[in-house]
Amino acid sequence: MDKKYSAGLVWFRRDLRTDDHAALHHALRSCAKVYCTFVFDTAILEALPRADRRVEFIHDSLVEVDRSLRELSGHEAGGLITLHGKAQAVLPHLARDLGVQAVFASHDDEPYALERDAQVLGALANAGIVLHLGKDHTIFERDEVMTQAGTAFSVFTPYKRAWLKKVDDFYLRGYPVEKHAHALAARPERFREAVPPLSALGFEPTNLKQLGIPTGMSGGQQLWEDFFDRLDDYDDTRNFPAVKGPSYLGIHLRFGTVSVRALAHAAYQRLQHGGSRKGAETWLGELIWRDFFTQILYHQPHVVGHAYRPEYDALKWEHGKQADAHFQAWCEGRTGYPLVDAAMAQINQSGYMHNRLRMVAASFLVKDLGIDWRRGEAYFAEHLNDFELSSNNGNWQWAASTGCDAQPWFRIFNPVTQSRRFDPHGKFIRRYLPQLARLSDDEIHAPWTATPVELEAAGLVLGRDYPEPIVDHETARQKTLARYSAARPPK
Ligand SMILES: Cc1cc2nc3c(=O)[nH]c(=O)nc-3n(C[C@H](O)[C@H](O)[C@H](O)COP(=O)(O)OP(=O)(O)OC[C@H]3O[C@@H](n4cnc5c(N)ncnc54)[C@H](O)[C@@H]3O)c2cc1C
Repeated sequence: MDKKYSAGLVWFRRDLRTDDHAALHHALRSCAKVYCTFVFDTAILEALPRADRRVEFIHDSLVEVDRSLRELSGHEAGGLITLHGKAQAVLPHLARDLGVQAVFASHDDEPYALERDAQVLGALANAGIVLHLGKDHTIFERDEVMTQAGTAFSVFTPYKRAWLKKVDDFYLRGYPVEKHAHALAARPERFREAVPPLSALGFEPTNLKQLGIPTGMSGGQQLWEDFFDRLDDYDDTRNFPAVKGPSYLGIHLRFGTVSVRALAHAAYQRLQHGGSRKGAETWLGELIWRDFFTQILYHQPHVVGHAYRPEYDALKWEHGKQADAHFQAWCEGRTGYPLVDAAMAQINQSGYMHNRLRMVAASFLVKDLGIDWRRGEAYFAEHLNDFELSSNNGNWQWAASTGCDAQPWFRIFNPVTQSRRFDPHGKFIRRYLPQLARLSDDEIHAPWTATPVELEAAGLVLGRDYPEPIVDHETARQKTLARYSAARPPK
């Protein structure tokens, strides 16, 4: 069969796998020879701390992609060309150097990526090379699920309904690679170097391996198989941080070491034909939330740095020394509210935070401490292994009641009630705050309510071993209600 191009280049970005890969599939089908590359983009890397689990995760996942490409191509010279530099400069240079006519990559709708891709497209066009970009990261994106009036959805439930109405095997089917892999080309001699070690990129190893976070396609597969057995229970278990309820696939979805189509397909099948449907239904709903926030970011890019609902940009947040001290206490897990502090210990130690705790911690920062949601959003962006701009922003704005379809502003989580409800025996708290371990299941949620005798029996001195609460919840609640009332536009 005659192919459209004699040579093409696949640019891997957030799709670090070699199966069910839309860009790779299309390139292999339309090019006689296909090269593959990944750019360690200095514009992104320079802003990161020198020990960053995400960089190590990407690095280790690329080693697997490289090995897999060599196996698929059937020769050692097949494999990944790894570049280190500014993508706008090094990618077009490589494409020219290899003499390809087309570059293939997956959509990335984050503002930096859109700008970068526009520049790359221009540089490639100057050299007569085509850039093909397509969907891979979500089931639906951009304008694929719209209201009947042709506008973007801003409320989740009707979006979900429309999503479920539209989805079918066509949207969930995979993009096979293996059967077209003979088109994978040998890298020219000068590009046959292995994926460089982390140190060559200016990074240090992290505790990723000690944490047991499995990387790459094999790691994604391992977590998925483990979770699939628990899928039916997801709806019952997902809210309890001490229970192994969720999938822990966030980082794999973020970097595309799993195919979201394959996961959604399996959950959808289970939903239609499986035993207990509720688990699959709820979990598929989470993947729909992910699509929802992705299309919000695409249609409403002002959400980066601004409230989705502009009237809430008028909220008067706490500033000054005390607010800074409160923010620091939140970051370091020293608020005196055990569930919040245990949650912050979890993110600080592992880069993961359970979804229920993300909601509690975010609500506490915004509605108990009166601190601008953007400060919390930035902290999560730096620390979450699965940080995704669209989901992080969407969920922070949900918690802050500034977003689309957000938690109503007058609904304010009580951190103690949340603790009693979702960590009833204090199991999660004890894991991260061992100094509270000897408090009873009742006192552990609010140590300041324990009597002196109870505190002594638990070997605990408040203010020495564990802080007193930095704010009183009820007082903070009243202040928050006033803050939001003042920012609301007059009726
Ligand atoms: C304040 C706050 C910040 C958040 N920041 C992020 C973020 O940066 N990146 C991120 O992927 N998720 C974020 N979430 C959503 C959610 O907490 C995580 O996706 C989830 O905890 C990841 O764990 P898991 O993979 O075990 O999830 P599971 O419960 O197994 O869910 C499966 C997948 O569905 C998606 N998902 C689940 N819940 C949501 C949600 N509410 N919104 C969007 N997608 C969802 C994720 O891709 C997740 O991996 C945030 C939530 C809150 C409240």
